[in-house]
Amino acid sequence: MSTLIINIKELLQIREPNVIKVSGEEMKTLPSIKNAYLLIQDDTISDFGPMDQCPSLTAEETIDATGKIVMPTWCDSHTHIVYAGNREQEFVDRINGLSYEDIANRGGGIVNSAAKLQNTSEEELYNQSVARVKSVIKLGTGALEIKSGYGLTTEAEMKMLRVIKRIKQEFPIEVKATFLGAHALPKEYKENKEGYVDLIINEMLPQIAKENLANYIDVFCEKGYFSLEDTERIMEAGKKYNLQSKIHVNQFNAFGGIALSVKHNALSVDHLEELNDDDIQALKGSSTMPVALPSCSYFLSIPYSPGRKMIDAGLPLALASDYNPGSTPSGNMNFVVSTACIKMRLTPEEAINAATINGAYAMGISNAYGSITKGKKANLIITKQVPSYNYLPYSFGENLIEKVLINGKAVE
Ligand SMILES: N=CN[C@@H](CCC(=O)O)C(=O)O
Ligand SMILES: [Zn+2]
Repeated sequence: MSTLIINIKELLQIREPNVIKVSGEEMKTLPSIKNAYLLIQDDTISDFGPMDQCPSLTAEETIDATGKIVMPTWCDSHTHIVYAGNREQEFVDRINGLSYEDIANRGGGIVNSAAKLQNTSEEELYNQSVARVKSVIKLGTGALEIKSGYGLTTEAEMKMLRVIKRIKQEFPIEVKATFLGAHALPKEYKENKEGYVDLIINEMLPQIAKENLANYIDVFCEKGYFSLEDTERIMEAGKKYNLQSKIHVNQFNAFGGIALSVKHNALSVDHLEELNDDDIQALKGSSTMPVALPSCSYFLSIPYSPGRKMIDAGLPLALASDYNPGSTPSGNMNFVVSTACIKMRLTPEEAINAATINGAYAMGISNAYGSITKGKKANLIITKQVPSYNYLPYSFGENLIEKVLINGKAVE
């Protein structure tokens, strides 16, 4: 099957195959071709260039993209999209004055979602999650990392990871699974955190590894959740099963989790709403991708990650949605990109780089996703007619996506 897209107003994010992430100054540039064509063979980008060099071939399908932007789909490297029910009551409680921390201390928060998930069948959990996955694909997401962490028992964590596996098998988008057993302390372990970390290491991890249910391992490294020592134990245990880490860190407090994650060669450190100069120093020259989650800051009214400062310090930055029922009940990456521009002062070029090639890096897939490169997967967004790509983050809240192609095929 071949598809030829012609008269593209601007083809965005064209990269050589060796570019797997962009950092600092490089993020200011979004290489593009104006008035372009792009050819897809089966599921792969096979050729592209300026219209005046468009080969005279007859493709099985031709799409006229006059006035429209074509770009890679979003790579959302941090989600908790598999969950049961919702936490709309906590949303109202926060409006009425309770903080995220108050709610967690009252037995709400993550353990509230865990109770719901434990009482939901695997089939029902799959059905609820699939509805969200379908909706984010329509919003332009073509690669998705999904975490466990609302199970908090061996059985329920396995249930979540099996649902993620099924999504991986049944959807054409790229899916990576992350084991986040250390998301919160279950009530039964309230006075025995070490016992729960032992359970994660000695029971959950071996079973998950045996069934090959996870690609990465994560810990919520935060005061009141898991300490540096807990995080280090879990990262080291993950390494024994070849699970590289992606760590929730610096959401509410900065206390050395970033340096620890870098020391253990984490693929990414995520959240970073509270970031100090030592954290920035620790990230410099490392292979660990910092990931900001601006929709979470928006929804919880907490500080935005200092993305401007990180990029100005020469660091790379990725943007992800954090789609979850408690802190971010939205997986809309278009909103994430707009919010990063509006609230974190990223330029549109920086924000688009952060949500495509750098997002792909933060989930270990930038060899095949995240840019317009010959041989990469034909996962593409075709926008509606727009004045320029700046208009995409500018016109926040408006759906400017006309068509999404995944593996070369239009999403219905
Ligand atoms: N901070 C930790 N985990 C999720 C929120 C979990 C929840 O509130 O359910 C996050 O990334 O924001
Ligand atoms: Zn998260």
